[in-house]
Amino acid sequence: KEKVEITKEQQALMKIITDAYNRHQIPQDVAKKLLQDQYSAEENFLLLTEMATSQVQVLVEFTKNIPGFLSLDREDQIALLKGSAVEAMFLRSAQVFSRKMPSGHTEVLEERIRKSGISEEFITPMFNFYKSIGELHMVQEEQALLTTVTILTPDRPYVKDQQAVERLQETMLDVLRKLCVLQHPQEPQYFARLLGRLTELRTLSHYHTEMLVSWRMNDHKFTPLLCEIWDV
Ligand SMILES: O=C(NC1CCCCC1)[C@H](C1CCCCC1)n1c(-c2ccc(-c3ccccc3)s2)nc2ccccc21
Repeated sequence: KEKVEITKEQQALMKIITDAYNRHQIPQDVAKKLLQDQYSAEENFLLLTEMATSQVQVLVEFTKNIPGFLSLDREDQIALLKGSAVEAMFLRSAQVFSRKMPSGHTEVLEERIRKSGISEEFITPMFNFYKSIGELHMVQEEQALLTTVTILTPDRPYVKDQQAVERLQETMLDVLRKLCVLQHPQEPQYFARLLGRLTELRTLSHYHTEMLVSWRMNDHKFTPLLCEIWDV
């Protein structure tokens, strides 16, 4: 049984990424807002666009702290951000949803999201994903590294130097793999399960345009940044 050990460099890398991930969170807590009041479909849609716009901005700031990201070709940096923004949003939403809350709060939050205006057909796959993320009980380092691995996906549209992105992603995957073994020694398959969630995440994110245009209201308004990111 080989001894898994995180090197000093990997420890430093993990600290940089986790600190940046915790630093770059959107200010107001959307879960608290949703728990406070019941909003109309229009108000919820506006809340989503506000949350999403500020989340893209903090995602850009977060990526600047990923060692090696700023050394990538500038157009590839943009392609990686554009290609991962929706997945990062659903991943963050899943983590917000799975946070430990006082008893009964998660049920209220789920109800508010079910009634927010999202079309019925997307609710089940979305909550299946949220619950599968919740079951993993990720530590914050795993959450930060999983988001980093998602951003550093080499086969996003328009990425020119895929090898450079692959090298960076492999560096992060190696740290994440060791962390999973050390954090979940009783579950050797944990790392594989974690990566399996990225497949579910990509599938869920494929529906994001339909989710938005089918929001139960007329005249969906988007910010210019979201028109860029959401293909609407
Ligand atoms: O605010 C939100 N998410 C923030 C995004 C940025 C990062 C922090 C979280 C929304 C709210 C849902 C209810 C109505 C208001 C908006 N939200 C969702 C989403 C459902 C559908 C979503 C989507 C994304 C892109 C495209 C098409 C659809 S996100 N799941 C949540 C789980 C827990 C707490 C909030 C959650």
